[in-house]
Amino acid sequence: MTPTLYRAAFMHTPFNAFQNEGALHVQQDGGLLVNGGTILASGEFSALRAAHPTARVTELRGGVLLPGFIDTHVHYPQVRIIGGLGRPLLDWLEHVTLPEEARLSDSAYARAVAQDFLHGLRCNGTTTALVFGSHFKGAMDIFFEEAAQTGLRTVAGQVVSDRLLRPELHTTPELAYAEGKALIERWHGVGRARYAVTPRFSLSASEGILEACAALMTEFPDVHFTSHINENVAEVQTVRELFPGHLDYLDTYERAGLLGRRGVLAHSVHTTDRELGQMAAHRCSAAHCPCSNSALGSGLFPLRRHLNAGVHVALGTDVGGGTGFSMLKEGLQAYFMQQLQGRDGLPLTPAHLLYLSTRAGAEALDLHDQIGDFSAGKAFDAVWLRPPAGSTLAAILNHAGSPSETLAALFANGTQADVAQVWVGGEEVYARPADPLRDESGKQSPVLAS
Ligand SMILES: O=c1[nH]c(=O)c2nc[nH]c2[nH]1
Ligand SMILES: [Zn+2]
Repeated sequence: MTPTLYRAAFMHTPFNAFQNEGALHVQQDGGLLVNGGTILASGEFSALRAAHPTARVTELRGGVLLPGFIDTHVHYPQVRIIGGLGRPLLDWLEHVTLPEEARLSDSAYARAVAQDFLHGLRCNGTTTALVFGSHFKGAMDIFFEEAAQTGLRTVAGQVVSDRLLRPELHTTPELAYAEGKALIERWHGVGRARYAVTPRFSLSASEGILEACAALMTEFPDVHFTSHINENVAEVQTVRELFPGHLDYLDTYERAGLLGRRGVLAHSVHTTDRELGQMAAHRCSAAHCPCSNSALGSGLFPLRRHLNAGVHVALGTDVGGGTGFSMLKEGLQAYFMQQLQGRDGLPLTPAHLLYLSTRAGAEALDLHDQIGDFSAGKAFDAVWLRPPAGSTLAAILNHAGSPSETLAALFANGTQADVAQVWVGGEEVYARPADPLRDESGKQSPVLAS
């Protein structure tokens, strides 16, 4: 197969930006030589062109190419309820979220929601996501089928709970184990899909259901684990009352044997020092979801405390508690929330924001040998940001004085409208329609059609 040489201004963070000042790598006139979906060489365009004169050149100048975004916490059944503002977590779950999640028992509804959800990811440049699934096994089979159609990388699992939600969302430890096993055997490692064992949160889980989750992880040791932790003070207090013999929230997962290198705990806002020490000891990650934490009024994420304790942190949009799929917006909100914490906050640079929204996610998912940056040997998962002519972002980028300024401007101003093209494993998974009032299939915007 003839390799393709992508010519672009590109930036990536092949190292941890919190540990390495030189983590941001920039090529103003860069080249990425790709064959069979894998990056063979990464560097200056002219040098790569000279070394590979027969490669087919794809011109991507006039924008910025970044590694595909990696969202480490996003809920598939919640795409249609984004924007339910004005309620704290438990109230929002009861009145906004759970009624919608119950609708996914209907297969046709679940398929339409899966399509909306996956479209939201890819048109925002997200190429890999750790997806909180549905409570219904049928809706998960549908999700994995639809994800395979789009070509996105997904790590996803059926959500399990057996108390305090609503009866139609409850399962039993036996059924949770049986359905989880069937889903893992059917989907884990098939194409670009992976499985994550997913108890919703300890508030809605008996010890029995956490044990069923642990049994799956013992039987299938390379699957992932994800759940929520320490998001909201009322939630934390309820978990304390429900598990009186446990040390704290983390202990409910820890004693069940659920924590490990492939564990991702969402939120972690009200986490104690003991919990941070144990999260680091188990090498699990925190998914920081700043838009959700702001929208639900959950609190200010203590980033500095996590990093000082040695806990790895990545970013999640937490759709639909969060406000959309854009990892650019999520990075900006993460920056804002550190700014608001004064001396306790950690001032985030553009390199930090790029790292958090790409490579840090790959590390959280233990996939950093395959994705997360543009080093040779990685998959060509990429997002080409090219603001429309006449947009404010185009004006800013035309006058940016340095790559770091360019990156800051992308996080501060970039939106879905700036995403021109997206690839996963060298395959195009999204191209911006020429007419912004029509989607990729030519269908007109429903606001105008009605
Ligand atoms: O932000 C959140 N979204 C949810 O859907 C959820 N469920 C439990 N805890 C949660 N937190
Ligand atoms: Zn969540």
